[in-house]
Amino acid sequence: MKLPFAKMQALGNDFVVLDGVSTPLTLTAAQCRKLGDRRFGVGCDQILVVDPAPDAQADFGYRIFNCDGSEVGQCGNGARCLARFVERQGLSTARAIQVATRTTRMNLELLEQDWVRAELSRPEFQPARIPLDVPAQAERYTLDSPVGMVSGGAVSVGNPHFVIEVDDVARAPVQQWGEALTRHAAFPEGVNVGFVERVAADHLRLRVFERGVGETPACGSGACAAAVIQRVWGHTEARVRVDLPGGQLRIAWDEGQNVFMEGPATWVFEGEIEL
Ligand SMILES: N[C@@H](CCC[C@H](N)C(=O)O)C(=O)O
Repeated sequence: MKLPFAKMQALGNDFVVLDGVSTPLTLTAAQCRKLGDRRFGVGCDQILVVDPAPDAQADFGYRIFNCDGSEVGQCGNGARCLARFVERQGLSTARAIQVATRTTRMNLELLEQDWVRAELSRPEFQPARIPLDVPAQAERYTLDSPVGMVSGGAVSVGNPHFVIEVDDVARAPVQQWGEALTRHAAFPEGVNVGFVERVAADHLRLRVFERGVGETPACGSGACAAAVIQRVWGHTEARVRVDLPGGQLRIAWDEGQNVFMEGPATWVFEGEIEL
């Protein structure tokens, strides 16, 4: 069977997007790995599936698979692409939709010139909700890891993130520390590892080693997590610009609030693949 797909990207974080509304779609981990394979498949960081709404509140279901085949609960850059996909495929004519993933919900709104605003739910700091296996909640956790003792903040924005502050993000040991920490025993479901440099109270630089992928040019949920943790630490204002290797996102969050993210989402090409 030939499967139609769209290839999309958001700041270079790239996706294979599939329509599971018009035709119900089940995917095995092996099929996801093939779709994600840059030599033997299409190639992407994540595979995104638009599904029928699971309840009356949502407009669509939203399934996310990393290119290693693991299913996860959040992808922020992908959510913006999903909103554009839904519009372009004629699945909805609304400018604003709500999507439900396996862990969270997001309100997505089409803006001008390929930009999309995503409203994520409130960040979760309780260790059990991240999940993070520690005796008590704290603003900073120090982990004993194969690369030594590493301190950072932990949060879930629908998926788990560990955020480490660095002086110079260009020189951060993203690959080495990312590999060591993404499967750290304290994170039973693994973790996305962010390296954040504070340029000013309204400006961050960020690189992210994504769980199930490796370093990507940009991670939307990672940018939200970094902005949230920096705000919790009292380092930043409620609105920040986050510069990632692939481009810029705008994030807004204050205590007790939902997280807002704005950034671009772009159609690259479409095609069909035999799975
Ligand atoms: N690229 C994403 C995050 C995708 C999921 C992540 N790798 C995980 O395993 O949680 C984003 O833009 O948020």
